[in-house]
Amino acid sequence: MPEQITPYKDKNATKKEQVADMFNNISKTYDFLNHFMSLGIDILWRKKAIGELKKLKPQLMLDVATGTGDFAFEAIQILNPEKVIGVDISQGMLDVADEKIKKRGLSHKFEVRLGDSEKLLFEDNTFDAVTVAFGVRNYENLEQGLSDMLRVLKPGGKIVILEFSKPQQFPVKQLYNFYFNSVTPAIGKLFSKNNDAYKYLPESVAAFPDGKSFLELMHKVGFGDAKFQPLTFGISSIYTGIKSGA
Ligand SMILES: C[S@@+](CC[C@H](N)C(=O)[O-])C[C@H]1O[C@@H](n2cnc3c(N)ncnc32)[C@H](O)[C@@H]1O
Repeated sequence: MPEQITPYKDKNATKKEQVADMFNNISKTYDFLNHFMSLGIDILWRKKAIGELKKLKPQLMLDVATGTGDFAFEAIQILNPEKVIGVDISQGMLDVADEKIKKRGLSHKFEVRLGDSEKLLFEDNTFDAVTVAFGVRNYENLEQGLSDMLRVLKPGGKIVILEFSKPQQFPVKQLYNFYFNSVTPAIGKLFSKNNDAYKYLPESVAAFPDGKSFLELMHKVGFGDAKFQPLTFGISSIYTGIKSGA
């Protein structure tokens, strides 16, 4: 079992408790810092990832680790499904999502609930598509989280996962390491007053099994046709998989 990377190094709290705590602490500045630190590129990554579902035209969707809802909002805009349910373990992040849902008049289409990705409170075979952006890296038990997302997908349904990965090529790798290890923690500390959260970001990305290792895990839990696509020199990647048996 790989070492658990946690935000606060507090031996008494589980990774899940610490992650929920951290996102509750940064929820108010999360959206601004996300777009600022990624120079807006995260918006393009989200659009591209959601584009993977255009052919399927899903009607009932689950956005896991929905946070402040940006991946789900993108899905609504691009795919116009009947309904998206977002779940997250951080009530602070969901409160921000709720405000945005009301402001955009989308309460009939997008609903958020407090919930754990590793123990989803839905019946088997419920959703046409499941999405997760920048969430799986934070799971306490990644394999359990992937299995449970597979469980709630309908046969023939598709999962789309967007997550940071590690660029391998010179000089992107070196620039990326400098930016992620030195620049983002400093900006994060300045704006969110949270020193640990933006140190956890590069540490958790470094420890995350990306690329082929992640595909192996998807195959292991039972996803079919698992594929990945690196974005922007491998800074992020899109992973897709199908629940077979349709
Ligand atoms: C980096 S944010 C991403 C939010 C959103 N998906 C986005 O694209 O902006 C990660 C989110 O994952 C949530 N999270 C982490 N572990 C979780 C778990 N086990 N179950 C549900 N949500 C989880 C956190 O609370 C946080 O809101």
